Amino acid sequence: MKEFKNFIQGEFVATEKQFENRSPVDYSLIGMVHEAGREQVNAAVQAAKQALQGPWGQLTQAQRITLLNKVAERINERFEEFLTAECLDTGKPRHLAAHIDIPRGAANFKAFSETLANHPTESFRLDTPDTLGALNLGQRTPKGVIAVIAPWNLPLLLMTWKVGPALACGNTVVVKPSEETPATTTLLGEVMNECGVPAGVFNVVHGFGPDSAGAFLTEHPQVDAITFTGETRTGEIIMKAAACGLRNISLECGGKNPSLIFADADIEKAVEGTMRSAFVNCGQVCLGTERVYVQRPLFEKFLARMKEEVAKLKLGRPEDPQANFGPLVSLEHRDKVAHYYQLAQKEGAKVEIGGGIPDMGDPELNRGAWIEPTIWTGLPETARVIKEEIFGPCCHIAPFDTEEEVIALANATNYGLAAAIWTENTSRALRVAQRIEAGLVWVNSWFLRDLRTAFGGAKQSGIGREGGVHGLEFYTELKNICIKL
Ligand SMILES: NC(=O)c1ccc[n+]([C@@H]2O[C@H](COP(=O)([O-])OP(=O)(O)OC[C@H]3O[C@@H](n4cnc5c(N)ncnc54)[C@H](O)[C@@H]3O)[C@@H](O)[C@H]2O)c1
Ligand SMILES: O=C/C=C/C=C(\O)C(=O)O
Repeated sequence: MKEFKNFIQGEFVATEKQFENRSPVDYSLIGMVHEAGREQVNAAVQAAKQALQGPWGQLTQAQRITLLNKVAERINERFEEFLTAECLDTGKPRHLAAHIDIPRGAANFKAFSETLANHPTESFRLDTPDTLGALNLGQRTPKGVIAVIAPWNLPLLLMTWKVGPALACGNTVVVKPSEETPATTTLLGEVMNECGVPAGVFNVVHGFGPDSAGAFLTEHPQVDAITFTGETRTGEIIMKAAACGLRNISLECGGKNPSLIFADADIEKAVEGTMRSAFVNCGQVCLGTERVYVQRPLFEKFLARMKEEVAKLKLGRPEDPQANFGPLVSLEHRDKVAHYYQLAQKEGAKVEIGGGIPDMGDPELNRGAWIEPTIWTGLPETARVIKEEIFGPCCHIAPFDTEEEVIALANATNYGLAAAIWTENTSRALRVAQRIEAGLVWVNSWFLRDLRTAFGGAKQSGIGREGGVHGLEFYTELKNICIKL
């Protein structure tokens, strides 16, 4: 049986208190996770604080970048182990994790190093009455100890998306992975040691949120800033914790993302993109589409094509090469999603396909967190299923008539993470994109990522932007040095 220990000051640390890590595929026991208490969280923060003053703080930027590139290479060398660990924890298809999660886990250590190394700081010359003037020089310094709180849906990808730029900027980190997915973050501890990243630079504490490692870490007064990905309600709690001591936060939270499909869209491209945005990773992607609006002339045809494609999805174990659809992350999350499936029917939805818990035809698999991919129609816009983030493999498809109408529908949400627009008319695409209240808008694509671009949400989907040079605002302190000449 596997054991997932905390990683503090370069060493794996066991604790008395442990919890089970179970597979969402068949509920089998994967291993035991050592839960960090206040003592271990404190030790991890102290280790991170000391490392700032120690060898890590003494390295040149070029030396740090060399080390981070080594980390990326080592993830690729141990690709199979990362892949197996990620699929055991999440149940996602191996080919999906091999295509997205693990390569991005490595890329996140490379992309930011290069961007940050090549980014200039500002300089202004100021006129003074004596005419000699003054020079202002911007200078960036690391912020200090960064707490990284990560979710379970893309565990390695979303954790390294924070750790990569944090370390590239010279900070040290304490990571709290989701209690559901401890494996790849723990494995990264081994990689850090193998690559010679100094002890204390990367630390991992395991546990839950309230009254556990998550709260102990975010409330710790010596944490200088907190970067969080997860639910909006958790983001609110973390924001309150950060208020004490006026610590900076970066929040990437939930979404209820719309897809806007115009009658002039290339229907096959729109179907392919919407299938991915609604159902990939069993619908557990923050950028995923749960509200689909289709212009009336295309509505019936689009719905019929989507149903055909959903019927072809094949549920199965991660290692089944035919399967392209895994379980939800846990039985607890399955209960939440199944509750929304029941609510949809109570609220008057027509279930076009799916709508329940499947019989997997195998007693072992039937113990797992399986759910059917589902399409609804016919709900009023006021329905909770239309308003609340479900985070499952489901979407509601509704017709619309005019551009004005669909913009209003798309924006009628408290969230503002992402949207997808499908049309062959570029000026319409640009016109609509500008009026969508979201941090990210894709046109004729979805989740097409360029790591140099700003990433983040509007409204209740988050605070701040990360990615490319935008991460600098959060991961560094910008100091102005004014020199009188
Ligand atoms: N905007 C984005 O980029 C993005 C990306 C991925 C996921 N998400 C969102 O994440 C959610 C799914 O992930 P989840 O269920 O793991 O989210 P979650 O908020 O339940 O948990 C996220 C992390 O926060 C920790 N946590 C929970 N309560 C805490 C507390 N009181 N103090 C400190 N830490 C605490 C958890 O243990 C976990 O590590 C969805 O809402 C999804 O939209 C957003
Ligand atoms: O589930 C949410 C996906 C987020 C993706 C990223 O943060 C990224 O691609 O960098």
